Amino acid sequence: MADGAAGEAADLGASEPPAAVADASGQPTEPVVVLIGPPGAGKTKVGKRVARALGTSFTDTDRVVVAEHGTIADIWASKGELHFRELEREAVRIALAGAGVVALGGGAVLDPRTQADLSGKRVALIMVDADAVADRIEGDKRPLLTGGGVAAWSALVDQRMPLYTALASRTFDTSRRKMDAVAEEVTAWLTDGDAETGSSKAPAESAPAEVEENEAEDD
Ligand SMILES: Nc1ncnc2c1ncn2[C@@H]1O[C@H](COP(=O)(O)OP(=O)(O)OP(=O)(O)O)[C@@H](O)[C@H]1O
Ligand SMILES: O=C(O)C1=C[C@@H](O)[C@@H](O)[C@H](O)C1
Ligand SMILES: [Mg+2]
Repeated sequence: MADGAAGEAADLGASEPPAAVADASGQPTEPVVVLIGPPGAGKTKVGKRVARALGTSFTDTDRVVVAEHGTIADIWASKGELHFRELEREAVRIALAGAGVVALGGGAVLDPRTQADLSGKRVALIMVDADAVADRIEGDKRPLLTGGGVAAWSALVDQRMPLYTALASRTFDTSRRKMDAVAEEVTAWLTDGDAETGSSKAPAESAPAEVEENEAEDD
């Protein structure tokens, strides 16, 4: 569970992923990792890559809600945030009772039931800083950010950061790293428990934020 100090290299170095839980036949009975973090951090993009690398399934709770109920913006506009949160909670409950890689919507961790469900699981906080997120959220349709831009994003992150760090086993920063590299680090952490990879510290030679021109929306 939490080291409470995600972002501090020393503490991150000490964190090992909790052991995977499997049944008698070796089948996983919980997600291999759960990705949490603010909008635009890269949970969906990184999660897909980690699942691909591990040869397992990928579940994104935002996408589950959208597939079952329509766009988040529409749900939010027609029935309000509380209704969206209940739909989200149901998607999260089912995803966390399953296997594979699971990415949660940015605000899913606000629900105390989800906080309880995350206890003892491998939780990776996917983070980004305000400078790097600006381009990613430009013209964003996420209801909480519409019109508010980076200021709204920063206010939301300031408010949630204690919760994110308390729930996370480890933090991975996507601000100035290629997503493939971040995904490799998450995968290495899960498979090797490698303390030197998965650090939230960007390496000295870190590349500028990746521009993914030819990537499919979904990828
Ligand atoms: N390392 C990165 N470098 C550059 N752009 C990135 C990086 N990670 C994500 N992005 C871009 O940021 C946007 C948001 O990424 P993604 O949808 O994976 O975030 P998310 O954490 O799942 O957000 P949400 O909580 O809203 O679902 C995408 O347009 C993606 O291409
Ligand atoms: O941070 C949030 O509260 C949200 C993040 C997105 O992933 C969506 O779940 C929705 O836009 C709400
Ligand atoms: Mg996402």
